[in-house]
Amino acid sequence: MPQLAIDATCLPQYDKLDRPTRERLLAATRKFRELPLDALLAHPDLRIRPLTAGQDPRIRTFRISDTWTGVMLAPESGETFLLVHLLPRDSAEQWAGDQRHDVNTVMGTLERRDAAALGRAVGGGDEPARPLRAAEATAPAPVGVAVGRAGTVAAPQPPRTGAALFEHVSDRDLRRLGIDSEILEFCRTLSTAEELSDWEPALPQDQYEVLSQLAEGHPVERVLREVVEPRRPAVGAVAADDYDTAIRNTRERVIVVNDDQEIEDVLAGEFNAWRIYLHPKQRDLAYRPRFNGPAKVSGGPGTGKTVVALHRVKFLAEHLPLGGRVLLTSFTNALVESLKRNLALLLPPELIEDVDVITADKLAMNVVKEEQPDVSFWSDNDVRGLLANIAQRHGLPWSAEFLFQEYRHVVMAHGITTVDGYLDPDARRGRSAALDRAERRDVWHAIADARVRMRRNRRLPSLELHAEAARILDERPEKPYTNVVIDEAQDLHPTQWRTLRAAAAPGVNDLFIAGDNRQRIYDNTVSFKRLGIRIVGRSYPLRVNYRTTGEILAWAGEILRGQQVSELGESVPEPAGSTRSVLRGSPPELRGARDLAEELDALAERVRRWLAGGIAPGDVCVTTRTQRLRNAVVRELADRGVPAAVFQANRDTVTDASPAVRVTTMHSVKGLEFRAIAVFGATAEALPNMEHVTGAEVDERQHEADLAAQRSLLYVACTRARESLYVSWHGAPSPFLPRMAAEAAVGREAARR
Ligand SMILES: Nc1ncnc2c1ncn2[C@@H]1O[C@H](COP(=O)(O)OP(=O)(O)OP(=O)(O)O)[C@@H](O)[C@H]1O
Repeated sequence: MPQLAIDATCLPQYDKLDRPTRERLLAATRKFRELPLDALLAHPDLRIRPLTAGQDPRIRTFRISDTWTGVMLAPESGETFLLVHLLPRDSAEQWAGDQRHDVNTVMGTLERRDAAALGRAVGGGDEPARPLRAAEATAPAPVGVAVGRAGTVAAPQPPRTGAALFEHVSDRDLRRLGIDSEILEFCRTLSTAEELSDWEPALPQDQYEVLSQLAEGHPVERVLREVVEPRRPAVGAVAADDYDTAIRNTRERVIVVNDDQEIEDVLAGEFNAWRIYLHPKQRDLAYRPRFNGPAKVSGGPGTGKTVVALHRVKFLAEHLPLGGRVLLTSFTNALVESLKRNLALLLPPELIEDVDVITADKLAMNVVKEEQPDVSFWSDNDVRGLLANIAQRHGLPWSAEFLFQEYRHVVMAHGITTVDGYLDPDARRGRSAALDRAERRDVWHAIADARVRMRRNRRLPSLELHAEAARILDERPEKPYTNVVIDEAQDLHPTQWRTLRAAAAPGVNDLFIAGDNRQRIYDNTVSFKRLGIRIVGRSYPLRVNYRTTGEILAWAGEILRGQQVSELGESVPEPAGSTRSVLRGSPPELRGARDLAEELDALAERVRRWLAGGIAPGDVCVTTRTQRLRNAVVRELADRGVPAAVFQANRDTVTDASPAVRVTTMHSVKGLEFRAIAVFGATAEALPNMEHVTGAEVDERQHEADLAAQRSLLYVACTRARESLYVSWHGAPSPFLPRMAAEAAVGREAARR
């Protein structure tokens, strides 16, 4: 019986189909499993046809509806059909005619190339060959998913200019890395990394990855180890004509569904692609049997860190010793809820029972309550109030905020418990406000007094709970967890790290840490070394973005331009490297308005266009800097006839079928994603919001750190968008907005008036 596999790069196209077309596509896939091959090929509705002219004799098109066509690969070697694209009827033949699929015999994978464009480039032809991206600039926007690259904060270094891009790599090495003759000839014509990236949509996917790694300056052996070897089948090789095996071995892109129901689930989006296919690097990290200590996965937004963390939990849960438990933790309740939901999709219930998914704060509270059942939670503002009180009583000259910052960033961050510890010259390293010895004593006594009172009253803020929890866990010979997996690690305070470190015995597979310092929106800086978390040699970057289009990612990267991004848990800068996006689309839309009313009108109009374009209301999210503005936007959108509702990440889930556009704060969209994001109110007063920035007079460095956190907040909000990003403001735009673009938008706006 024939079988249909799905090339997952076509899944985002499915989002663009209207409901009747989706149903027709599902009906078509059903025929693939119900009908014998002869009947299928002759089916009058499906109209499976070879191309009249084209690069690949194995490509067939089939009819989904009057306006939509499916493109598939029908290898002669078996009955596995591979659905490769969904396209409007009038562009399907053209696209399909240009493509060719080949088995990469070195990696054992199936790759697709734009054979027509490459043929023109290497074989000559009447038309001069143009890089694909240049061609796209004049052609209508591509309908499908193409593969693209986006710059990150640190723009990729062009390895060499003037010379041939790959002159440092021999033909023999290129062949060992799976580069075939046509691509070998082609890559010898390139001289810059930018040219290579322009050609990406035309190049076979795995070979492009090899070439881009080489272009970044990685040595051949490393590329072999990191790109080629993980793709190879576990046993044997794949012959050039064995398409069936190659399809099955292309786990990164191809979903081969064995169960009938699964195809429908995949297409209906209930079976998220990430559950099935991981990039070989993601798979290697998630399923590696043994890390000899803490391991760290970093990478820009949307690179699948959470996905890897979830798969790691699966691996660890499957290999637990008797009585063992896994902790999966993230920064907020909302993120934990989202992890729980996704874990339930990935793990069978019997394995879920062995996993706790809770925040670090909840863990600390649970541990402390075992010894002090009457302890209750205090907010940071309560602590500020107490410090203000103490300062006033003792006539101290410092503000409550200053004392709180000393408490948080010095005393608690370094785990200082004695006056001598605080007087140590190293203790306040990094603080810019100077204190002489006598002043330090006064500050210490104020903080110590507050801590004694909090403990006496059994009211503990998060920082104290963690200090207690870490102490209790350190004293226990038996740790509560065998393995700890930490997501969104960039925002944790050192006290939280101490609890997590103490929750599992040091050793093999003890901590698995995922995070991205670009997205740090709280002011915590952490040194793993000081916390006894030894990562050396077990730090792995991810570099493929699966969420956001290259256009949006590149623009958002500009928000952080010039900002020093340090490596997670280290004070050294993050190593340079580029992130490429799997998706492509339109650039972000920027809109400066004269006043709030005009900004709201423009937002309503933008949202209406998204909805009219087929994006479901629940896939649209408007973000604001404050809760007050969030509530106002909900009301104002409703007044303008756009259904909108407050979205609270810890109460609502993104999978709820919502008939309303979701409106939430920038802090609440951390870790989430939507097809369309509007960042509303990106004004100079809101970003940065100086109410949440330590005054430079309190501490210069803290002031800078707080500003950086607010900048990251805008970056986080913008990188939640999958397809469309819209940023608006009225009056002066936020200085964090990429300058050129913001000015251009304002200029355009002025010209329109
Ligand atoms: N190998 C993959 N194939 C397809 N989709 C993937 C893959 N890995 C991740 N994704 C998808 O990419 C999106 C981003 O993944 P994820 O949330 O894990 O990234 P992240 O690095 O944790 O992002 P952020 O740091 O921005 O929160 C999700 O929609 C996820 O399902």
